[in-house]
Amino acid sequence: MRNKIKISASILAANPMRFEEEIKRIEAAGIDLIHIDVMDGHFVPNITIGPFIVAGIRRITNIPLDIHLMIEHPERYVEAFAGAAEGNGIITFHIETVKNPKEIISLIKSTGMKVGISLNPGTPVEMIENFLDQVDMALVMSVNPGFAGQKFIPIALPKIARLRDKAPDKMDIQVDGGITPDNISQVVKQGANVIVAASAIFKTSDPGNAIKSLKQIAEQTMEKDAVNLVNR
Ligand SMILES: O=C(CO)[C@@H](O)[C@H](O)COP(=O)(O)O
Repeated sequence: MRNKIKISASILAANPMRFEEEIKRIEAAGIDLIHIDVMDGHFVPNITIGPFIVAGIRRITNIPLDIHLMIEHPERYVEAFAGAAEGNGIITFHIETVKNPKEIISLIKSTGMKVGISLNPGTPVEMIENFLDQVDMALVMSVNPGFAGQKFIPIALPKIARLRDKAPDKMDIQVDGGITPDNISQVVKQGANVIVAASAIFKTSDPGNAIKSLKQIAEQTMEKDAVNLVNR
């Protein structure tokens, strides 16, 4: 039995002057997670959100925060982000940014947050395989991180499939970058169950409806897959 589908709305494509309104709107639509892209201008060519804004977001919602650290030296900021999220959510670090993954995994766990491990499109899955039994989620990037609105890179598909094969059943597999109603079925078929979307939610005229239809397509795909497996 696979983990259920969760949609994680990336506020990178939301209107930053209206975070409260945007967040209330996706909350009303039943969003599962709020994805927060933290970028430092070093690991990725963009600078975004720090703990101060995350604390502000936490004041307006109780939805779990899905904090994606695209920063060098992520261990230096774990406690600040966990505190800002009030321990409710998950912190994901990039394997490319740490020398000792076990250390940061324990550090994140000690804050009460769940732990995610991520890899860029150019990084092989083998780099994270030894840590899968220690984390709650693996995040496969399907764009080179830095910006919303990029095109999905299909190299993510075999990586998701390999992770689904190697990972413990209860581990979530997240995919992030270029997800649309047209390709969400492909990533779910390969084994992803936590789907990040920014443009496909916030760049539409009705973000609430966009969330519901992404979730519906993903859930129907997962159900069909389960039926196919039984009938095989
Ligand atoms: O981490 C990132 C980009 O680096 C993502 O979370 C983007 O925010 C996804 O944006 P879309 O591709 O869905 O527009």
